[in-house]
Amino acid sequence: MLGARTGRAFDAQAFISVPVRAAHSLVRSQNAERRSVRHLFRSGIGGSGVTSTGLIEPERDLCCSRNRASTSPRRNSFEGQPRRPNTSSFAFLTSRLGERLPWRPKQSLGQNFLQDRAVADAIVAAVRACEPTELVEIGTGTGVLTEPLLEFFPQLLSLDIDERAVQYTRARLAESGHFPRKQLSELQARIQKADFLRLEWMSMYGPRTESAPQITLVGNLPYYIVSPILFHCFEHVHRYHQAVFMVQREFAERLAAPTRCKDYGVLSVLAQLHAEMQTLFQVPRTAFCPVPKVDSVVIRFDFRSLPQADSLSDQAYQSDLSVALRQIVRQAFQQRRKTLRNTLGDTVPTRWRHCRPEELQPSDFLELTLSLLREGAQMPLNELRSPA
Ligand SMILES: C[S@@+](CC[C@H](N)C(=O)[O-])C[C@H]1O[C@@H](n2cnc3c(N)ncnc32)[C@H](O)[C@@H]1O
Repeated sequence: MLGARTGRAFDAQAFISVPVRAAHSLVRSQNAERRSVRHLFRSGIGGSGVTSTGLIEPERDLCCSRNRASTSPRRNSFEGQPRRPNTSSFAFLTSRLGERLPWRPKQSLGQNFLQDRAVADAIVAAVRACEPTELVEIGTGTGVLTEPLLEFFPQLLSLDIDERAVQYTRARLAESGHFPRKQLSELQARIQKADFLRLEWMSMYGPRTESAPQITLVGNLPYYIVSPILFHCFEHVHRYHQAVFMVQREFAERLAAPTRCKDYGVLSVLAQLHAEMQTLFQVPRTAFCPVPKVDSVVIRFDFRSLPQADSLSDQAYQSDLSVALRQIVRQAFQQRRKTLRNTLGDTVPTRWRHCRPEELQPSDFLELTLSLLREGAQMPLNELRSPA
């Protein structure tokens, strides 16, 4: 039954034992690809007809050589040979860590996979506390979060830029036995190949209205795009309700940094203005494979509109204001030792002219932005705007 957790222990061996080829035939036979994004959003998120969303269609040739290379026979044959370990090899990496991964992780995609089921369960509990109506996971990976999330939230949409993650996790759902057969293909189709930052959110969620669905985001974020993901959320707070994100500890410290501290910068100002943040728990680096260089932290974000723009119902204005704010804060911090008059010009109100950016509270930056906008400061807003 959906929603019922089995409570069984996390079995890393079983976890990787789903043959990639089985995954391919399973997904093919269920024609998951044919369940187009249009269908997905009609039945779940958005509800509006969709033609193009930015979701990437699964590759037709699922048995490509790249995927075949990651199947278990190759790994087993390596393990069976007493040869000198090649420290750059995937098999060496995984055996050294006492863990196994279904494919060679791509560092360029931030693929440090969570291996600790207890941490995954804690993240799922944090998402449940948000009581999401619409839920999007950024970065399916090996499905360690996707599977338990789908048990509670069959409306979940899980996205990964890597086709291998999509195919593997779809297969994992079938193997788990946690999901009723007749719902399986529908749930598998909710795992999609997509670049989160290139999604056409506007066509997915329809026009910005009061009744537009509020989305909760969840993810063990790929570290290389944490800032763009957060900037996207801040710019579209009217779409996003909450988020439960795992980020690197240093990054979390920058988000929460107070004024006059060396970590205080663009991210701190924008995050503190656009969200209520709560650090839920820390996760040691050893909970991941491959092991990253730093520990992580799980943070809950409750997004909010910019405080002084509350009375402005025009969400496009909110978004413009958010973009302008980002540009001004960025410009101010580009030369953090200089005064604001030097970096932003003579239109800076007198009380802040001789201040350095690190001396201004986030709310001061908002006031400064509104003041500069009133003065008619020219800013190339469109250059900065991330996709709607
Ligand atoms: C840190 S891993 C987390 C995977 C899994 N959720 C876990 O906890 O083990 C980040 C995942 O994000 C995916 N990813 C990287 N860039 C992405 C993007 N632009 N859009 C969607 N997913 C992306 C990677 O392929 C990777 O699977």
